[in-house]
Amino acid sequence: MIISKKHIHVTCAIIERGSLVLAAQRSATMSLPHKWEFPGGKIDTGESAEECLQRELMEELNIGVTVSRALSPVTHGYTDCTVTLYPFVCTIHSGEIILHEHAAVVWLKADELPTLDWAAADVPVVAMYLTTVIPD
Ligand SMILES: Nc1nc2c([nH]c(=O)n2[C@@H]2O[C@H](COP(=O)(O)OP(=O)(O)OP(=O)(O)O)[C@@H](O)[C@H]2O)c(=O)[nH]1
Repeated sequence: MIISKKHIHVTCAIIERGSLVLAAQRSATMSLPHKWEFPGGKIDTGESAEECLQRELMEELNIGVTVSRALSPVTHGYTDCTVTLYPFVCTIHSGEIILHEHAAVVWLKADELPTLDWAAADVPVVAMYLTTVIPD
């Protein structure tokens, strides 16, 4: 019998502040513990990707964002599921960051992003993002 892996669709926010970019570390109790990611989450039924992004960022970090552009979706096959990430480049327009789920956040220069231990699905997202930013 062939059992197909679950395929989930996940938005994520590449949040810029000047020349810095926010990365978030998953907590010990989340799946992919301690890995770094761009905050976001699963798209609910009937919800647009941008609605999902706003909902997840408010739930996870207490912030509202303005989307400046979307990057191409990236699909990655984990052992137990397949994830398609829908990345949006954003800036914060409201709220102060409060960590409701993540262990930590850091603001890094774009060229420092590859030094983190990213969730595997994010590695090509980071690489793609870096091709779109002008170095300092
Ligand atoms: N938010 C987010 N999720 C990501 C990224 N990269 C990546 O592989 N994922 C995976 O996408 C899935 C959805 O994330 P989520 O934040 O909604 O997960 P969740 O808490 O609802 O469920 P969970 O119990 O599986 O962690 C997770 O399995 C997460 O590991 C990313 O950059 N951002």
